[in-house]
Amino acid sequence: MVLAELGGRITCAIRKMNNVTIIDEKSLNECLNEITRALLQSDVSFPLVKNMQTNIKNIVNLQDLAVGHNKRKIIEQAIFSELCKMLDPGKPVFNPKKTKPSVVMFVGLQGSGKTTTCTKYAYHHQKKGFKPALVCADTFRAGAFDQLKQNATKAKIPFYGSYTESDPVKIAVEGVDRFKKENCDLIIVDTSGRHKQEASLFEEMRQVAEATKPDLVIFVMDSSIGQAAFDQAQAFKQSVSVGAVIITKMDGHAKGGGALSAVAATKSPIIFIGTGEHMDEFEVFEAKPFVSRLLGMGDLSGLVDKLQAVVPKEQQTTLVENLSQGNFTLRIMYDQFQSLMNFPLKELYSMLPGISAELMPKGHEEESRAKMKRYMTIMDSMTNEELDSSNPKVFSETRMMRIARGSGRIVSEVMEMLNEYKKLATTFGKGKGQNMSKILPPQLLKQIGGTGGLQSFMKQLGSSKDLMGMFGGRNN
Ligand SMILES: Nc1nc2c(ncn2[C@@H]2O[C@H](COP(=O)(O)OP(=O)(O)OP(=O)(O)O)[C@@H](O)[C@H]2O)c(=O)[nH]1
Repeated sequence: MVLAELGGRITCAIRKMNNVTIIDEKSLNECLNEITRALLQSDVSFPLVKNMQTNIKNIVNLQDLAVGHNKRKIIEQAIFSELCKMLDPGKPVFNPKKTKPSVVMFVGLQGSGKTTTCTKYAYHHQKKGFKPALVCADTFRAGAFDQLKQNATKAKIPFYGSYTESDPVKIAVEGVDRFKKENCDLIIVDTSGRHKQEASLFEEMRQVAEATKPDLVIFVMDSSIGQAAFDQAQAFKQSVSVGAVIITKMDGHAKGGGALSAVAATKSPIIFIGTGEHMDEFEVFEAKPFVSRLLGMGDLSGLVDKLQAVVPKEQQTTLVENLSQGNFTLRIMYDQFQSLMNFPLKELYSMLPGISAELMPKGHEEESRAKMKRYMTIMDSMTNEELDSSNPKVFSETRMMRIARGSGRIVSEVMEMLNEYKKLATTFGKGKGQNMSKILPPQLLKQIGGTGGLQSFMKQLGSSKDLMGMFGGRNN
C-alpha cells in the first residue's frame, strides 16, 4: 500500500462515519478501528498507532461534547492533527546560514539513497545561493567515492575523497578543514551505509561525528523499509545525535508508513523527501500540507509554489495581467500546456482539495500528456491572429478543416480542442474565486493570500474539476 492509498482509506473511514445519522461511541470506534487497520497495514509501528487512537479518544470525548458541537468536524480535526503530530515532533531543525560554515553529516542504512541524497541536498542549497561542498567518508563501499564524484561534477559542486585512504575519520576531517579554508558555507559529509547489527560500523560513525562536530546529522531512510524502520532509526539515534530525517524513494510503491515510525523513533522531523533518481527530484517536506494532500484536502499553497516554479518568471506578470482582463487566449493555453508537459500531473492533482493522488489512474498521466501534445500540434497550424484571439467565433468550418489538414489531425479533434479551450476560458473568467473561498478551510485561504489571492490563483489554474476533466483524471 502506498501512502496515497493509506490517505484514501483514512478518508474513506471518515466519510463512512460522516454518513451515519448520529455519531456515537460505536461509529467513532468503527472509524478509528478502520484507520488503525490502514495504518498498521502501511507499516506504521503498533505502539504509535495505539497511541494515536488513545489521543483521538481523549480529544473527542463524545459525552462531554454539548449538543450543537460539530462532532464530525472535531473528530476530523483530531485525526488531522494526530497525523501531523506523528510526522512532526515539533522540534526545531538546524538551518544552515550563509554567514557561517555549517557541517551536515548524512547517516543511514546501506542503499537507502544517502549518496544520491547528499548531492540533492547540496544542489538544493546551491540553488538558494549557498556554496556547498561534498566529502566522501564512505570507505566501506567500493565505488562510493566515484558515485559521489560523478554526482558532484554534474552539479558543479566541489568534492573531497580518497581512493587509497581507508580511515573515514581522517578523510572527513581533512575534507571539512579544506572546505572551511575555501570558504564553503555548507560542508556535507557522506558516510558508509550500515545496519544496526554492525557494531563496528556504528562506532566508526560515532567517531566521524565526534571528529567533525556536525551542526546537523541527517538520517536518510528508504520509504520501503517497512516495520523495521522504527528499530533501525532508533539504533542510529542512539549512536549519533540525529536532528532531521530525509525519506527517499517516495516515488516507488513502498507502503511508506515506516516513515512515520522513523520520525517517532528519532523524534526528529522529516525535512525533505526524495521522489526520484534525478538531482531535482527532491522536495521540501512540511507535515501539514503533506497530511492535507494525504487526506485529499489539497495543498493550495504548495500548488501555488509549484505553479510559480513551472510558469517561467518572465511570463508570470503577463499571464496574470491577461487573465485578470478575462483575456484567456489559445496562445496562453498553449504556453501553459508547454509548461505542464514536464510537470508531474499526479502531484498537481494531489494538491487540489477533494482530490487525492490516488484518483489519477495508472496510465492517465501519459494519456494527459499525449492529449496536450495533440492539442499543441493542432495549435501549431493556427495563425497568430487565431492564437491571440479570445473569440472562438473566428474559427469557421473551412478554417477548422484547414487547421486539421495542416496538423495532420481530423476535424473532430480540432473541434474537441476548441471545446476544451472554451470550457477553460469560462473557468478562468473573472470572479471565479468567490465560490471556492466559501468552501476552503480558513487557514488554507489565509495561506494563499485570502480571497484576492485565491482569485488570482483560480485565474492561473481553473477549477480542479475542469482540470481533472481536461487531463483525463477521474473526477468524483
Ligand atoms: N526512485 C528513486 N531512487 C532513488 C532515490 N534516492 C536514491 N535512489 C536510488 O537508490 C539507489 C541507492 O542509492 P545510493 O545513493 O547509492 O545509496 P547509499 O545509501 O549511498 O548506498 P550505500 O553507500 O551502499 O549505503 C541508487 O540507485 C539511487 O539512484 C529516490 O528518491 N527515488
